[in-house]
Amino acid sequence: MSLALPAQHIDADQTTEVEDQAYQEDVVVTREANLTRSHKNNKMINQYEFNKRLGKGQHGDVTLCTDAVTGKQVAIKAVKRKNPKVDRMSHFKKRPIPKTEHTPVTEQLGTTEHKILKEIAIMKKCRHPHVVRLLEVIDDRLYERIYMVMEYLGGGEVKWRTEQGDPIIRVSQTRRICRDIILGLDYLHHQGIIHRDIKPANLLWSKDRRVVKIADFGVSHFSYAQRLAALGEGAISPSAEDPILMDDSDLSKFAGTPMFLAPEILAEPPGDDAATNTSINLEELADDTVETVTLKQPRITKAIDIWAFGVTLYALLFGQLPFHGEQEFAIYSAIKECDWDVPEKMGIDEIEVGGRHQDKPKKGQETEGYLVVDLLDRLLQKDPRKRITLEEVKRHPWILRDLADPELWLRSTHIGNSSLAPTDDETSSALSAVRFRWSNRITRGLTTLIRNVRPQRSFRYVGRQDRGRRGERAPEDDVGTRSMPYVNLSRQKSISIGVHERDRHRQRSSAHPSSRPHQSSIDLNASWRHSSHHEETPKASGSALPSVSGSSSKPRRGSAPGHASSSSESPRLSRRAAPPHSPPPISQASSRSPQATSPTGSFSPETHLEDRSRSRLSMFYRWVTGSRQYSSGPSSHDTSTSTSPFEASSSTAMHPPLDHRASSARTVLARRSEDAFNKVSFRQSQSSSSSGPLTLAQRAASWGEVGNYSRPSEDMTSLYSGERPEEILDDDTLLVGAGGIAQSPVPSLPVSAVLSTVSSTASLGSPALNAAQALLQRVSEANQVIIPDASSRNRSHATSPLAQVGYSPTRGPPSPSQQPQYYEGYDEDDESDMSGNRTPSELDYADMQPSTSQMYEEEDEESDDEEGVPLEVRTRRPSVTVTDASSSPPRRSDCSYDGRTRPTIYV
Ligand SMILES: Nc1ncnc2c1ncn2[C@@H]1O[C@H](COP(=O)(O)OP(=O)(O)OP(=O)(O)O)[C@@H](O)[C@H]1O
Repeated sequence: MSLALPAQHIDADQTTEVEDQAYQEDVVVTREANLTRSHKNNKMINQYEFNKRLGKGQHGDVTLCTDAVTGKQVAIKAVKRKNPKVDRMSHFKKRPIPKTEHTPVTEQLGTTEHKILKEIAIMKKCRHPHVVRLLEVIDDRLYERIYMVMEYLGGGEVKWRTEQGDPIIRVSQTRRICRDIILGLDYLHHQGIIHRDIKPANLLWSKDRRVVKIADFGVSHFSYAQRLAALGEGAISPSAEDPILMDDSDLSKFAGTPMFLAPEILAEPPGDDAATNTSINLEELADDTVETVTLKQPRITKAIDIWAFGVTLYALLFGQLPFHGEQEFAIYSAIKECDWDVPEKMGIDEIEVGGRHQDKPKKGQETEGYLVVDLLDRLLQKDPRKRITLEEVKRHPWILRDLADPELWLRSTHIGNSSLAPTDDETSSALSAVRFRWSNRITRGLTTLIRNVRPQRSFRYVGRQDRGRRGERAPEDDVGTRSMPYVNLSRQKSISIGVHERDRHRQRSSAHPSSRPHQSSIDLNASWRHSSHHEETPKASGSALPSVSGSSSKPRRGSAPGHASSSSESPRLSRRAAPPHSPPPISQASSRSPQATSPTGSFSPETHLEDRSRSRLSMFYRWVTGSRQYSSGPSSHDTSTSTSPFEASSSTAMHPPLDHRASSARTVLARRSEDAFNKVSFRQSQSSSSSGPLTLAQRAASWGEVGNYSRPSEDMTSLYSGERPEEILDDDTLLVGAGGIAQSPVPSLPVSAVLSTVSSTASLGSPALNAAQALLQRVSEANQVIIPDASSRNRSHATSPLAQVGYSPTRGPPSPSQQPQYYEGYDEDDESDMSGNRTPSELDYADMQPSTSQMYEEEDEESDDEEGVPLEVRTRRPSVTVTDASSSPPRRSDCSYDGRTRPTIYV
């Protein structure tokens, strides 16, 4: 059988400037999702037309889409922000049992939302030709969906065996895939990212099958300790008490795919005491840091990716896996205790291996089989401290075997000596969940209040652009990639470290600039550009991907076709207990030499702190005095092409002009998808009038508020946010648990929420209290003019502020421009037909045109199932309203205020 993949061969020259440019671009965060239909009647989100489903992940589908503006294909992963049922179940499950040994398992890695945000945060950090690129994130807050727009890898997953369990690719092709993985992994590790789920199913071919990229960061982990250690000697030397190391506590969680799990993950988790006292050598994290510290974590490091890479290499070469077992337990004990063996032949070209243990040949006479086994031996070292490092893997003779100029390849792909220019990744975050910009004390008070009420909302994210707008670099705000200190995952005690530890650390940082986290990062762009371009011209290049029957219909991603989940041991292998093995060093494996480089950047913690509090206090002052400095709208200066917003903000924090510039940049960036959508809408329908960013009225329409919409107060938003452009409602301003009350016009402002805010901040000092009381006064005045009509009361059950806004419950099919969100079910679970052919029931639904209240009622009923997570019920959208005393009794999560008595929050 002559199966051969097209050779993966790229010339250095083939890396075009366009591609380089693509990797320089920022990930765009778009906060509007306009749902329409294309002229082919396919579903569209903004400018992206959905074509066909590529696959289904744990949290949602991945769909092939076309960018109607550029015509490019992208892959969009649509996920729900929250999945209370899954989250609730995860509390009860000690360890989710996977369906097959290829199904990833996770253990208490946080809520669905946390996992998604973490995946996004990690992907946002990655710009590398061997890592799948995240292009845009569309945050649809109305339906609590997140759309991750990624580059499309048209070649699909790397297949590794036929139905019969034979290898499917040639050895030389395996080597090229390995080189790509090594470079991608090397980059990730230098970024502080441990992938944790390396396996063939997470390696995607480009459409031309020249490049393999690492995908799926669903269980990946970001480690500050690793990142700092990777920066070299000039970087920070983490101390034992440094809270940044707390991040690595997440590593102790059980995550990955069973057959690819490293032995150290499978070791018995230490008890609390043991975990606390576990002493690890940071040499495990980076080779040039040797400080021994005490950490709350088991010995799990980036070495787990190297192990998984070893299993992947084995799979690609032999079409089978090195460790087997009838059951999960047997697999795990094999991984921990058994040695592996090798078949006689490897690759589809059936190259002789020569056995598991071979005599060492003379130098220069090593066979391919000998070198492969030697490399596998080092990769599959059960002791992570003895396991080969990536730098050594890169220099292994089997990896370099067919390169025309190995030294050139090594030099051009070395990332240790890259400059340490700060990147936006250092301080980027995924999406905003809670945004509040009053003084620290008020924020803390509210955070505590909200945390008690709803743990999920305590996840605090501050967008990069917003930070840029404030002119700040806020290291401590980068909680997007942190796992424990700031995120209440499962109501654990450890969350209490969130505020106090952080503040303490901030003070320490001020006192000791050397211990500042987040200051620098590696600009790796230069080093990887030629990463895979120095290969020799391959030998016979295959023509097409072999068609392997059954390979496309596996039950679960990663599952081997035709391979039973509890596969028995291969007849070609014998198994014996693993001998204590300490292989001699390979002569060619040269020393690693990461260059010590000092972090750069002009960020000053003192300035930062001072400016931060000043901005918050001055915000109150501006509001009280009626100053509108922040409302002057974005400047026309276009910084959207800046690769790093901090270029504008790092040097002169909080300088007003830069504030505006950053604000402008954010506006432009955040609206790119909308603008594109509007362009498409214009093209598709000349009647479409939208040609720019959504106005407040348009936004209201998207919420169902059609007609009689007024724009009564921008000041209120200004009060919350401290700044907002003129034209665009800043939807990032205040989402304190109640789902965005600042987005509502004044008449629907939740008085009781404000009152409760006042009462909760009463102890925080007079400026805050005065401002809050002034707000209350203003809101009370505004609400006096509101006379809710009976129909709206009846309709709303007083749960939706939208009920107070006059709108026509139109019957009959609406135009997409009127109410795009109603136009279809908008539920990924229902999106069985991505081409847009709606089922009769969907048509019925669209034709029925439920009112906003009805829609909410339906969703409320849905929410009522979720009693175990009470705060899921109301807080995901504006759910507070003003009712009169005679209206129906308040429901569980309503806020009501009768104008006389004290406000009460029902939760
Ligand atoms: N950028 C992409 N280009 C092409 N196909 C993709 C892309 N990203 C994912 N896919 C495909 O979509 C399918 C689902 O991807 P996803 O990452 O969600 O799967 P998963 O690993 O099972 O997810 P999860 O780990 O969240 O459960 C996979 O089969 C994958 O091959």
